[in-house]
Amino acid sequence: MSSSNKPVLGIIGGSGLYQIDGLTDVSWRRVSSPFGETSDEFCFGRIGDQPVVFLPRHGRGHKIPPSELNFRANIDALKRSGVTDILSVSAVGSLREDLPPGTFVVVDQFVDRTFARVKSFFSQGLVAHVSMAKPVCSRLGDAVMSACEGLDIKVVRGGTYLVMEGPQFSTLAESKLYRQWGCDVIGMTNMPEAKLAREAEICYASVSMVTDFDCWHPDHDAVTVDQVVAVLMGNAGKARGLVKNIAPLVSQHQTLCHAGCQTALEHAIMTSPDARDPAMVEKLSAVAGRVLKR
Ligand SMILES: CSC[C@H]1O[C@H](OP(=O)(O)O)[C@H](O)[C@@H]1O
Ligand SMILES: Nc1ncnc2[nH]cnc12
Repeated sequence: MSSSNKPVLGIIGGSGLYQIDGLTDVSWRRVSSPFGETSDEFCFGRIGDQPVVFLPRHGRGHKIPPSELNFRANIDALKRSGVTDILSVSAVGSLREDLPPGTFVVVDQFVDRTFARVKSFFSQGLVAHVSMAKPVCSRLGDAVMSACEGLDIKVVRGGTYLVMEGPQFSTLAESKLYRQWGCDVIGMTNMPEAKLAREAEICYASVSMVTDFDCWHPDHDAVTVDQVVAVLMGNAGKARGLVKNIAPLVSQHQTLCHAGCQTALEHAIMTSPDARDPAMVEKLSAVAGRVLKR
């Protein structure tokens, strides 16, 4: 296996981040995937010398709700576009007093409470099990932390993101329960996105931008979209600064990720070569081509 790597930075922009500044050679193009339609066209460009591919997660104009996102098409098409590293930018509610609105949390764990989403590229005819013990990339996380230096951002490294199905916000009982579980922030989108990025051997880091205190906080009213959007307007500018700073740092990632994200399928495929469904093998040519072609 070659240990060299030509980094391509993928950015999945969440609520409030539907485009990014400072890209040159910009072109919006549709990338087709055997898993169906992506959320929108991808925005291809460069920041300095670094190739960048941007996808607004909910589509421009925010048309697709969390449960209807085609996560598999998005990740497969990013892989087909050569993306090696995904920076996910998300709006979240805070489950902790000391993570007030405006804080950026570089989360490192997830509790996946979603139940109405397809969560794997693999299925009958091609079975695989990847590790999700460490669901985000530490090398990309280091780059996020460095990129925040010099920007006026309160950033916290580490935290557990509870992924709820939505689209309604939590009940008070749920919000209190998630706090008891030790979760730090809550949102609706990072799963199965992070699982699929791992299956596709793409490094994944999530910057979760706190927009509200969810409903558990005695001094704050129930979450409303108005409130979330108001904080997002402030956060989106900071997120753009972060994106601009992280591109040259990702350019330096010329070797395969030492954390193992880019080799996650190495020992993951269970189905013996003679039992594999050829149609599945073809469908997974981008996601798993590295290990299936041998
Ligand atoms: C607009 S508040 C709820 C909405 O925002 C978050 O989305 P994203 O992670 O794409 O920023 C949250 O998960 C909900 O989908
Ligand atoms: N409180 C909250 N719950 C779920 N998703 C969110 N996105 C932003 N705030 C949120």
